[in-house]
Amino acid sequence: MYQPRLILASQSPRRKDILSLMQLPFETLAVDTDESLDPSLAIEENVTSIARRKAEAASSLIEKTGQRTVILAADTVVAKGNRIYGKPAGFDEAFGMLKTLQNRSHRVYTGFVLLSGDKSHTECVTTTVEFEPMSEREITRYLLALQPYDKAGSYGIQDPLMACHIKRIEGCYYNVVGLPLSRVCKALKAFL
Ligand SMILES: Cc1cn([C@H]2C[C@H](O)[C@@H](COP(=O)(O)OP(=O)(O)OP(=O)(O)O)O2)c(=O)[nH]c1=O
Repeated sequence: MYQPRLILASQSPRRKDILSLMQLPFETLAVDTDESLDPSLAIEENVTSIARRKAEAASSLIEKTGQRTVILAADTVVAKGNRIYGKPAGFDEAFGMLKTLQNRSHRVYTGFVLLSGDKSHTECVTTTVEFEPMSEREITRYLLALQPYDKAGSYGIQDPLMACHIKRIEGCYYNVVGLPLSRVCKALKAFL
């Protein structure tokens, strides 16, 4: 059966692990893209436009052969009210983010784009997460142990030390880790 070349435009080991769950062959391509947020845009539009930039950057790097390519790229942010949290610069910013994420639920947004020639699919998926409140000591212990500075909102729901502080999630778990698997599977069917 003819299979297009599937390329995950990402350097995130988590996205690679999640896409591997589909048991489809794919390659990864790390791209360096401007991930700055545009305050005039809604959160959904911000994450989908960053994902599109990642997909387009990958498209420009790929050597064109006769084989059809399908590029998948995504971007994840955490938001509470109108505040958006990307990756922290270091311990102090991460500590502040985790303090503000206590005591009420927040949302995790992942925008993803599939790109193949002129055809594309753009979608944003949201998951609500609520923490079991963490003391300042627990936050410090978590940050020093896991250093989650490469993660939006300064946490990894998949980290063992964080998992015990997750009270509730509503929506797709994989979306929080960076790729909303069931929605990506569904959208991919139209491309493969
Ligand atoms: C909230 C949360 C985020 N994350 C991760 C998912 C994303 O990898 C990261 C957000 O940063 P992104 O900029 O979305 O992704 P990235 O820089 O890791 O990878 P790339 O742009 O190359 O695809 O935060 C978790 O792993 N667990 C979590 O619980």
